[in-house]
Amino acid sequence: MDHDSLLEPSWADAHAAAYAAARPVPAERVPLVEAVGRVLAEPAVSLMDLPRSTTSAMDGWVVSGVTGPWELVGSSLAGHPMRRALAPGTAAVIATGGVVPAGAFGVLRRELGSVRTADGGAWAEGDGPAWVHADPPADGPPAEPAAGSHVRPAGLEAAQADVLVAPGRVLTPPQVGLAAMAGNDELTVHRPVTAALLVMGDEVRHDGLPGEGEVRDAFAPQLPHLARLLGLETGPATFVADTLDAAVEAIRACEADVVLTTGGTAAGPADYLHRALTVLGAELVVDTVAMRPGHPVLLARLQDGRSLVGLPGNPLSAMAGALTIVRPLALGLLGLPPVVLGRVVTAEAVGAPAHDSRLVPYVRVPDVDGLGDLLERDVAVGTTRGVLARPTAWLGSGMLRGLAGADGVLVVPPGGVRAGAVVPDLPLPW
Ligand SMILES: Nc1nc2c(c(=O)[nH]1)N[C@H]1C(S)=C(S)[C@@H](COP(=O)(O)OP(=O)(O)OC[C@H]3O[C@@H](n4cnc5c(N)ncnc54)[C@H](O)[C@@H]3O)O[C@H]1N2
Ligand code: MOO
Repeated sequence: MDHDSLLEPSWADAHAAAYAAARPVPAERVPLVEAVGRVLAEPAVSLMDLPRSTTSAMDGWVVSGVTGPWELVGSSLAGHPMRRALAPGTAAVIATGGVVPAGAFGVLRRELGSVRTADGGAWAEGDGPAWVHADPPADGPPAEPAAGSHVRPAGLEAAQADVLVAPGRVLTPPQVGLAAMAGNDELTVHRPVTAALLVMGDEVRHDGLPGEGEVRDAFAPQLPHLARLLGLETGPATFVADTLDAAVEAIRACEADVVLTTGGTAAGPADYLHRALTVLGAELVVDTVAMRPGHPVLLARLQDGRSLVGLPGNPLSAMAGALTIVRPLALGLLGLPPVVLGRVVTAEAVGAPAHDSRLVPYVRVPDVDGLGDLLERDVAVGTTRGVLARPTAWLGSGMLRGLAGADGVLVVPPGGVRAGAVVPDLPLPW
């Protein structure tokens, strides 16, 4: 074992070490349509003033001068801008998105004006000079045009070189749309992070009812999806026989950035993971964590620098290990910020070993007795008023029923907590 490895660190130290162990994967330029859902690696900047030109927000007439009528002298339509300045006392037909010419005072919406002769008579095509009149409402002076009415100045949304999206976040559809509006064709994103899944154990059955001494495999149907929820690209799990050679060969054959194994983490007669890692010359970064369940989880660095997480075989222990180690590792590799723990008020006392944290799935229940109100400034400490966390039943490390119905997971500190305590809340990734 390398002298830098953490042997049985606290839950918080293990969680932080897994994030710190990860260097973001390299970046690549991708077309915008492929950038949604990827992690931005370099700022998305505006390549121009946005909008590029001063444009109209409405259909109507752009006028020069405060009061009309204005002589109609041309038009400025989308794709056919009016290039000359508008002289005082004149107007041009303008469409939404049309360029507002120099000299403009404001835009008069078409429903608030009309085209007539200079003295207000009816005007038809071919009648000679046309004039735009503002039509005042029955009870007062014209509300439009006003200075700059319905005019979107160039650069209103962004100036050239403005940072539109900061790196280190998963790009959303509107962020990519914004990058397009600002003239970008590509963005720089981290390349995808891949994971391989190896399910170890001779006693696991893949379908049907298990026989005596067998269990149904809890991992192959869910781990690929959990990995994807954590941002990792992965295919189906591979089953590996309980022998040292099989474990070594299976790990060696993986090309993914992260290898996730299940089972074989303890020191039992059929537990080969540690020995396989020694054969492979891997370095342990975290070797067991002071938590229950999930105690034997490990994080190793393979010789070529890729990561391996050994999840315990017990189903709830494996999930505790995934939330504690795989999630922060994935966030670090993806170039994303670390997990922020929430805070909840526990409805009941929860025990924990003297030296181990306990990960306890909970359900949200209404705080009918006002237990949370007994706390000073419960809102200020980040809890949700009126909501308590009640530990689920089925907390055994070999069970999944509690987690399956849970709203979150309490990270109960060593020694446990009393009812009404504020406890860190590990949000679920699904
Ligand atoms: N003497 C000790 N024994 C154990 C210790 C210990 O400290 N000293 N730690 C216990 C803890 S805590 C855990 S957690 C488990 C970890 O076991 P392994 O990772 O070595 O896993 P296995 O021994 O292979 O299996 C444990 C358990 O999980 C079931 N299992 C395995 N794979 C699957 C699967 N794909 N689907 C469903 N269930 C699975 C397996 O049948 C066992 O019941 O070690 C304790 N022992
Ligand atoms: O720590 Mo083990 O994961 O309790 O069962």
